[in-house]
Amino acid sequence: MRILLTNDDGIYSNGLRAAVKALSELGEVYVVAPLFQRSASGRAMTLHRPIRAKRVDVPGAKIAYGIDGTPTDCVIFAIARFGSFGLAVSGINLGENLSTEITVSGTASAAIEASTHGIPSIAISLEVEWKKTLGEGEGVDFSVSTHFLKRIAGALLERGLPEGVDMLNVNVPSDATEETEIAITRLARKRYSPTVEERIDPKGNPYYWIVGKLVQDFEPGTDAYALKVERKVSVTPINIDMTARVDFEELVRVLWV
Ligand SMILES: Nc1nc2c(ncn2[C@@H]2O[C@H](COP(=O)(O)O)[C@@H](O)[C@H]2O)c(=O)[nH]1
Repeated sequence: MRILLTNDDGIYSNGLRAAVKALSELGEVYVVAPLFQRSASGRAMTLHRPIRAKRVDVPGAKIAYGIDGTPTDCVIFAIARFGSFGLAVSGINLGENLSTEITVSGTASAAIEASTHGIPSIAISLEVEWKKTLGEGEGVDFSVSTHFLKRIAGALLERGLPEGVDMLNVNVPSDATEETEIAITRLARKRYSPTVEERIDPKGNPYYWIVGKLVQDFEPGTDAYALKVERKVSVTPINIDMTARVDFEELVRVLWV
């Protein structure tokens, strides 16, 4: 079975190398991942300049390419270059990816891209302290998240995803053990209230940072509640059909009356 592996922390991330270890016991792992950190790149696609690809040595992978593009570019490149896959995995990400804001996440967006090509997909993220989210995972223990990745990926390869589920968004608590319970959850509405902070540069001109204040109220049944309150492994089934479930007649009345 051929498995596509990408991420958004970059091909040199220890989280990706831990994922290779888990997945190589399940099939042939094809790695196509960004050459550089692409956190919060969402589903950006590089359409207005060429992208470059270079072979990279990733132990345990059948083949590995580093791309000077986004996680979504990597998925497109992999499918164009190697054909389809039995499973696509994005991660193991440094930092959780919760709520409807997974559309900000390069990790989750790569898995969503793969699922639009009909490939069952998993995005997996490990809760780590904020300062560890932008490195290559130095000193981070991926052993438990590797255990859950292998368990969930093995289940999907054996039994497939249920009808109507295109992707699983998995979040592992930083203090999880192999015995930690899995909770099937829905996406929380929000995790951040982003705003802008103004600074002044040495020439006296203003510049701005987008900063996100964390939303701390957690609703039971959501991914944020399972991870942050119950300290469980959160598995959220994602359907990429974003059409709202609404009485269309009602919408017609809203729009035309
Ligand atoms: N909507 C916002 N999301 C934010 C903010 N600050 C951080 N984030 C989260 O970052 C991750 C990036 O995911 P990755 O997989 O690309 O590393 C994502 O989960 C976002 O929720 C913020 O201010 N606003």
